[in-house]
Order: sequence, then C-alpha cells, then structure tokens
Amino acid sequence: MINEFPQALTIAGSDSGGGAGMQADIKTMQMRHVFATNVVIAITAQNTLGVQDAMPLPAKIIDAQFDSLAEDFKIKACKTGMLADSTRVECVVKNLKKYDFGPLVVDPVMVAKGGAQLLADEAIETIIKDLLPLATLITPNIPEAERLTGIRIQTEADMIEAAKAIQALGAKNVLIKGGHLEASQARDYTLLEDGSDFWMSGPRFETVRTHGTGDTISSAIVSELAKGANLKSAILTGKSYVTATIRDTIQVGHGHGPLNHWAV
Ligand SMILES: Nc1ncnc2c1ncn2[C@@H]1O[C@H](COP(=O)(O)OP(=O)(O)OP(=O)(O)O)[C@@H](O)[C@H]1O
Ligand SMILES: Cc1ncc(CO)c(N)n1
Repeated sequence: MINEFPQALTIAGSDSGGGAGMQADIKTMQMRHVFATNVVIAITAQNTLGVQDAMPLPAKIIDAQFDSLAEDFKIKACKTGMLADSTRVECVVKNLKKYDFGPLVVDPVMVAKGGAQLLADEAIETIIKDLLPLATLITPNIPEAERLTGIRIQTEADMIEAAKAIQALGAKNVLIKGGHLEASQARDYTLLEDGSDFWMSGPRFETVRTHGTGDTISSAIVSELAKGANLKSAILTGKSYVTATIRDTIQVGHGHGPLNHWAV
C-alpha cells in the first residue's frame, strides 16, 4: 500500500490579514510538515487592528468543498474554527457525519482579539448539542469556556471546574487555554476522556503580537494527530510550537501582530 503524505483539514473562516483563522491553520500545518486542505465557512476583511467586515458563505458551496475533499484526499485529522452561525454549524455537522476525516479538534471560536463577534450567540447551543459530541478535543479559551459553562473563570481551580463541566456537556477531551488569565506563566489545562489531567506551563511573553495563538495551537495539535501521534503528545507538541511562535516575534502590521510560524 502507498504510504500517503499526512493530510489535514481546517474548516474555518478566512483572515485577509493572514495571521489568524484559516491562514494561521494552513501556515501551521505547512510548518508542521502536514499537507493542509481547507473548507472556507466565512470570509473576513480583517487586519491586525480588527475585523472590518465578514460574510458567511452559502451552505451549498460549503457542501461542495466537503464533497471535493472527500472525493480525492485521505484526510487524517481535522479542525473547526470560525463557524459564523447555526446554519453553518449544522452544515458542518452534516458533512462531518457523512465523511470520515479522522479525529476532530473543535476550536469554538466566538470573538476575535479586537472584540468582533465571529459566532452568532444563537449558534453556541448548536455547537454544544450537535458539534461537541463529534469532537475528539475541544480547545476553548477562558471567555469561550465561560460562555459554554456559565462558570466565571478567575483561577486555575475555576479552569478545572469548567473543564469538568464541558466534559459533562458531552466533550471527550477538553483543553482550556489560559492565555487570557492574568498570570506570570501561560498555563493551559487538559482533562482527558479517562479522567486523567495535566497542566502545561510556558513563559508569558509581554507582547501584543498574539493574533492567532488559539488557531495555531489547535492546528499544531491537528497536524500531530494527522501524523499519528497520540492525543497527549499532540497537545504537548502544540503548546511548545505556539510558545515558540509567540517568542520569536516578527514585525508585521500596526496592532495585534501575527505570530512567527517559522519558529521552532
Ligand atoms: N502572551 C503569551 N505568552 C505566552 N503564551 C501565550 C501568551 N498568550 C497566549 N499564550 C498561549 O497561547 C495559546 C493560546 O491561548 P489563548 O488563550 O491566547 O487562545 P485564544 O484566545 O483562542 O487565541 P486567539 O483568539 O488569538 O486565536 C495557549 O497555549 C496560551 O497559553
Ligand atoms: C477568521 C478568524 N478566525 C479565528 C479568529 C480568532 O483568532 C480570527 N481572528 N479570525
């Protein structure tokens, strides 16, 4: 049998600024030596200063992208990012049930760094009810974990409680990213399906160049899964990659600058 090159899929929104969303995913997958494919859910007019406009795509062309990929590629792992609204969430769920693209990482993107809403409020319920049960891993940041659970997260104990609550909603494995917590270290918490858990700590860099950190860690995890890594080692590799991309800053744009995806 031919041993095909590892292929992964990002189902997300496009960031014209190239630092977050689908572009961060593709850059990460490329740097992690995985062939990146994509299903575009929405187009955003965006830069490092904010999101200026956004337009979700019709379900028909989203379906067609899934069909095209399923016909030709051997996708070994996939992720979702910006899904816009419940119509698109349902469309993605339908396609993920129809086709096998391997383990699914759900990054429940809700709000961009500048405050722009990337997911309609009404879609949160649809994500919980229909998408969460399909996910191998869900990777909320602190505000997203708060929205999913209703728990106010101010401490690491709160992160643990929220992860348990998200698991109770039907998620198998939960990674809560601690980037938004005020602390000297950037600490993330993972609760696995078997009840075991672990913390990951990295230095917290004093920088505004953090556009796309969440997309980058989740697509680095997907890349490792596509190469056949187990979930825990994929998460550990994802954390060390995102830390390096924040550490080795590049000067691009005038606001929340993008990461350095060339970092190792
Ligand atoms: N200033 C920082 N220094 C080091 N690590 C950071 C920093 N900010 C975030 N991280 C790390 O980056 C990863 C992503 O976390 P974060 O909470 O920022 O995700 P996010 O809010 O979903 O990102 P985004 O919305 O920009 O895609 C985590 O591993 C987190 O610990
Ligand atoms: C399209 C898109 N997806 C995700 C994020 C969150 O980083 C963003 N800013 N833009």
